Amino acid sequence: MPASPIYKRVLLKLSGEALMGDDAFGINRATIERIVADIAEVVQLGTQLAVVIGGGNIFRGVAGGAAGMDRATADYMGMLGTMINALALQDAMRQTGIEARVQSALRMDQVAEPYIRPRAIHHLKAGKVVIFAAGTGNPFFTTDTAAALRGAEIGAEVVLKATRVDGVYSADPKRAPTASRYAMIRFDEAIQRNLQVMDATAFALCRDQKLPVRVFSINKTGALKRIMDGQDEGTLIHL
Ligand SMILES: Nc1ncnc2c1ncn2[C@@H]1O[C@H](COP(=O)(O)OP(=O)(O)OP(=O)(O)O)[C@@H](O)[C@H]1O
Ligand SMILES: O=c1ccn([C@@H]2O[C@H](COP(=O)(O)O)[C@@H](O)[C@H]2O)c(=O)[nH]1
Repeated sequence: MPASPIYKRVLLKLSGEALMGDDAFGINRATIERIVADIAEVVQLGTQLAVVIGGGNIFRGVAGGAAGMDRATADYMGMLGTMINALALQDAMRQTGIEARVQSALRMDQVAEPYIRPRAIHHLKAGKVVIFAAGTGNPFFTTDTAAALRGAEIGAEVVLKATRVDGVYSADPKRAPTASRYAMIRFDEAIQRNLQVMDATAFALCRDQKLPVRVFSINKTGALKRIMDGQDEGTLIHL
């Protein structure tokens, strides 16, 4: 008999760049299948799982064209990019036998349900994964902030930020190879130190809503399950 998961309802923030694998941009099939296999493990435990998907992998492919554009227009392009990822993720989940619904913060009625909070909660209670697309629906925000917002709205116990780094470091580990990883850090310290792993708006919203965040590497197979088992994985950001 498997141990019961430590969380009943979680918000998983999946970085768009995580879907690229080793490619320069876009969606790497093997990578998305591996991520979905990890997700399937925790869904099978009975955890209610909602996902906010990023768009960095799509936006990177159009970044040249977006250079010099009006910021709000470029942001809407970014939000549309998250919808591409959401549909790919939903399809990969369906192929694994996971039932998933995409809800979009921007109206796209032919493609996905609009975001309706009670409906999202209804899906979660029915054991479906809900994928939130199009971020907050507003320019000048990020999908990290969308994760904080939706996480608070659905009453998630934690935001799990799955990314390409294995936690929060004293400086960006891509630029500072000697940076050290925190096992735990308070929101106030992360904001004060301007740690860029999440944007300050997302940090502040999670702090104000008393919603802890765990940053972990999506490239470590089984990490999501280990978090559900209560094992130490990545970095916990707390009050
Ligand atoms: N102090 C830090 N600790 C850890 N990572 C950091 C830190 N500062 C900056 N980073 C960077 O933050 C990034 C984590 O964000 P992530 O890759 O999830 O991007 P995102 O903007 O949230 O998602 P997307 O790929 O969808 O745009 C890592 O690539 C890492 O290099
Ligand atoms: O609420 C939001 C969320 C996202 N955007 C735009 O989309 C891209 C991609 O999102 P990431 O969080 O970087 O994955 C982002 O750069 C913004 O341009 C947005 O405007 N509003």
